[in-house]
Amino acid sequence: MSCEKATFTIKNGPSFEGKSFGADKSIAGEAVFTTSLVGYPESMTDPSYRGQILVFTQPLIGNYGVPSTEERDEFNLLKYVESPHVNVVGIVVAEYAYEYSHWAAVESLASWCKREGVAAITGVDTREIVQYLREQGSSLGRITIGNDEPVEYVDPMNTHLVEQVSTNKPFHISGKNPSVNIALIDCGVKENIIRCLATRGANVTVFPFDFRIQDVVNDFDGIFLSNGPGNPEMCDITIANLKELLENPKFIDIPIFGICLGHQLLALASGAKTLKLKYGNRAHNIPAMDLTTGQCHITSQNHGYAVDPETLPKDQWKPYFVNLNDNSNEGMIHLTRPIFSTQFHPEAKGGPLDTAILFDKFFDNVAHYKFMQQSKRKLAAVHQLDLTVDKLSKERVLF
Ligand SMILES: NC(=O)CC[C@H](N)C(=O)O
Repeated sequence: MSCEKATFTIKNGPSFEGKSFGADKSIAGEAVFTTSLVGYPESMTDPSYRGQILVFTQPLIGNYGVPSTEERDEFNLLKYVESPHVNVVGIVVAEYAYEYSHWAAVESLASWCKREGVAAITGVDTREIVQYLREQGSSLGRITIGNDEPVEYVDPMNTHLVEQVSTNKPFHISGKNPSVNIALIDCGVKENIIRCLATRGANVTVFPFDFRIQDVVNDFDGIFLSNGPGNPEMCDITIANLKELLENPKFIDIPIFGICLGHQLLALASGAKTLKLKYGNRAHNIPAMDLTTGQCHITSQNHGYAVDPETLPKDQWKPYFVNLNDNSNEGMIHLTRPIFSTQFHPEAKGGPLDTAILFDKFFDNVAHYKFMQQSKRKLAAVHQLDLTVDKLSKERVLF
């Protein structure tokens, strides 16, 4: 293991010198921190982290190695990670565990970072780094390996990151004992979101972020809007499609559920605004209160932007959840239609499963919609009967 010098620098801020344990590649990105205690393989492969340098406040990272990034489950979804590749450009840790041990581990975090071209620095005071990031707010950063020339700072939020992580073509995942068909708009979906739908009995058709979903609504029983990286305002095509979908009276009953970026896009399509938080919320223990019940749930989060609840059109939407740490918006629910969305991650990989019930709520909406659609079709069939008196049977018609 090479122990080359590495330097982590915050733009307009201090530099921290440590050792490199990842790829021999200097990088730049947005520096963000997570206070989650576990789940580095899941976080690093979460497409929402695309282009970011992730600082872990958990001091010891790497001690349980890295599981297979290829093994698949019964739905053909990646079993242990949230997408096929690492999405962060670099990681910053206080102490890298050079020894690892776990039944599912197949390699070390260091070898994974090298293989994936991800810069990694250890031996820096992450407490000081996080204090700085909290005070200065969202900051750009870079990791310089050895005596490399430092690379230019880059702000990934100025790029259309969603088009880098969304599927290029639609694909299909068959659910367990499927009873409903869900269309999923992929802005960088995590594997576990698809799994949460498939295990509950949905066949899931995953569409690219710019697919005209409004053209296929009739083939589905519900629509799901995924998480994803970057500034939600970058997704103008998706927002325009959703706006058409929401404004078409033909689709007034279709259930919709959005998570994180999906929530933000739904809000933008409804005429609300999003804002950038000072430094974002990235953790597995963030309290969010359900405003319809007064119950508090502990939630998994990873976001830098939020919906401004003051801008939600009040004749259609109301805030659904609120963050009990910073009062930021955590979701919205439609006043009359089966549509809701959350800023936090009910699929929680990693994180607590408190809000997995929201998938059940979505499925209740979907089942109801499907039933109503079937009843409407039956009624339409009845109305197509020829009721001309001469043509009607003269006695009871039994099956
Ligand atoms: N996890 C997500 O979907 C993140 C949404 C958005 N990119 C944000 O940072 O706010």
